[in-house]
Amino acid sequence: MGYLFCNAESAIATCDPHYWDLKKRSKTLTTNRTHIIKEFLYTDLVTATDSFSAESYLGKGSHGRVYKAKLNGDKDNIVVAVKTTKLTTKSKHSHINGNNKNCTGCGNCTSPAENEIEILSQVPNPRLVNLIGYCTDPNGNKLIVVEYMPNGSLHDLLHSSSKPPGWTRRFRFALQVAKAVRTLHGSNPPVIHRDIKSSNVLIDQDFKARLGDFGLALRGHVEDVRVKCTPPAGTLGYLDPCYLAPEDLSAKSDVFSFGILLLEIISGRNAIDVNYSPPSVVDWAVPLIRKGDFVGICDRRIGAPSDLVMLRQIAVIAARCVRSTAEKRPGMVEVVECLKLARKRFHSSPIWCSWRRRVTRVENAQPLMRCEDYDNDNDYDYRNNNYYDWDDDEDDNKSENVVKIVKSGSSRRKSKVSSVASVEYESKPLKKGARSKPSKKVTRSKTVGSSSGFVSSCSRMSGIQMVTEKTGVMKLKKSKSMGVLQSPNLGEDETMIAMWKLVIRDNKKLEKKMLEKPLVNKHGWESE
Ligand SMILES: Nc1ncnc2c1ncn2[C@@H]1O[C@H](COP(=O)(O)OP(=O)(O)OP(=O)(O)O)[C@@H](O)[C@H]1O
Repeated sequence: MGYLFCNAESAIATCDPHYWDLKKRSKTLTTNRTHIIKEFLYTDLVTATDSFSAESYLGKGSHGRVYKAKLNGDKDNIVVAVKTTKLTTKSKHSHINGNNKNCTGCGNCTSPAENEIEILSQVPNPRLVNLIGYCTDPNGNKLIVVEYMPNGSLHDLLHSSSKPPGWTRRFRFALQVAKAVRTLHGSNPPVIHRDIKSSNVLIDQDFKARLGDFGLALRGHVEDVRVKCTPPAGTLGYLDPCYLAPEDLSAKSDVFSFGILLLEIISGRNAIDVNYSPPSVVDWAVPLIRKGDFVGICDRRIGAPSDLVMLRQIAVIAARCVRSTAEKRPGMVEVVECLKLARKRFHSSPIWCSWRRRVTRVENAQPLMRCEDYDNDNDYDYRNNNYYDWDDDEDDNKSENVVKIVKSGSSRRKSKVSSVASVEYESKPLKKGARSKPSKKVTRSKTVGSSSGFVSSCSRMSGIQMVTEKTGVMKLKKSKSMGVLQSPNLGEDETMIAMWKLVIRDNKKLEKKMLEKPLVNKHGWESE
């Protein structure tokens, strides 16, 4: 097999310019394209993985084990992931007219490792887990060297993490994966991944989601021999039910798998989970979505997001992706647009804007509150001390960028603030001109974590209530001039919380109006 496409160097350079240094140490393959992938010496990879030691072991997939490796660059150690694979017997099969010479490399003639090398070398992209190089071990097995993703897989984050990600981060991951798939489908010839699932979405050092594992991917047009001859493959639970024979394959199969991933992101449920009835996430979620019960499909560990309209938009696009008729599913361009629209809504929602204004104002102040108690929306970037934006890619530079919260504070962990809260927190004194007293405990409504519950609890009140340790329940008045809640007995931080509650209440009317819009006709549910 010839690795004709050697395209990885720009990707490598994007990720780490030090990869250039490796050129001197390894055999380099170049083509008329601009990128280079490297053929490493096996001994180099043995050294880099400490002889494939247990300490370097990252995980195991269906094709082999994955190890963390430190390659010696000229300036620094470069951390990569090395995927080991077993030599698979290539079946000698005949194609049309029994002429195997015509084979341009179908799935049966190419091992998953070779396939991954071949495809990844042609479509380097910052949204993908890019190829750095490869190697052949003494037994003829291929080893693939790819970018190291230090924050594990989306599957682990969703299903094994003690603190599951919050809505902002979930939706951001969804948009990033959607863009990755859109890029693949939009390349020429298109690439169909065929194995989109949460364990193949890895999280990079900037907490961005990247699509990896191209062992099953196919590059070519549907009429190409390779695509036509490769038998269906994928992962149970994510596999398109329309994809029963090679000729059934289309980009819409990836759309189906992406829809499952989206439902998984929203619900925190595995694609197939026998603890539920029905076990399939589609059979469980789609009827609820059709009924308009969007809150019912939300991950119970984090409750519904504050913005139900945004939730509805994302749930509906997920349901459209998993429609049983492939032609009725949207393309990935449309999926990305829908998710972007939801993001815009999120950024322009009164809740987010008022919170952001507030955040900007206190940027240089000490943390207002002990946030780990206050918040269950894990969207805070602890390393950089700021909030994650949904996606700060170049093509989205109109969107709001990272919002700084605080620069100082006893710990970054403690400066985490977010929009969903359901538990008790403790306020902290402000640095300058602060009116709040230290360590005043404020108990928030238990219903705040779920928007629907919170809104309804607000609507039952004639005013806004706050419970404080000293004063008990306190009624607040809305200031006509400022449009915020003020009370002479309250500190600035308490006023902020109350103001925030009021904004949510004001937003209720808009949400209600939007949710009343029927799904039928608009999305064509009845026609399926
Ligand atoms: N580039 C990487 N950086 C860091 N960890 C990785 C990387 N690639 C894979 N891993 C880890 O190694 C494990 C195995 O990954 P692999 O892609 O081989 O299998 P999988 O996707 O879990 O399953 P399957 O092979 O069935 O698709 C995963 O748990 C993943 O977290």
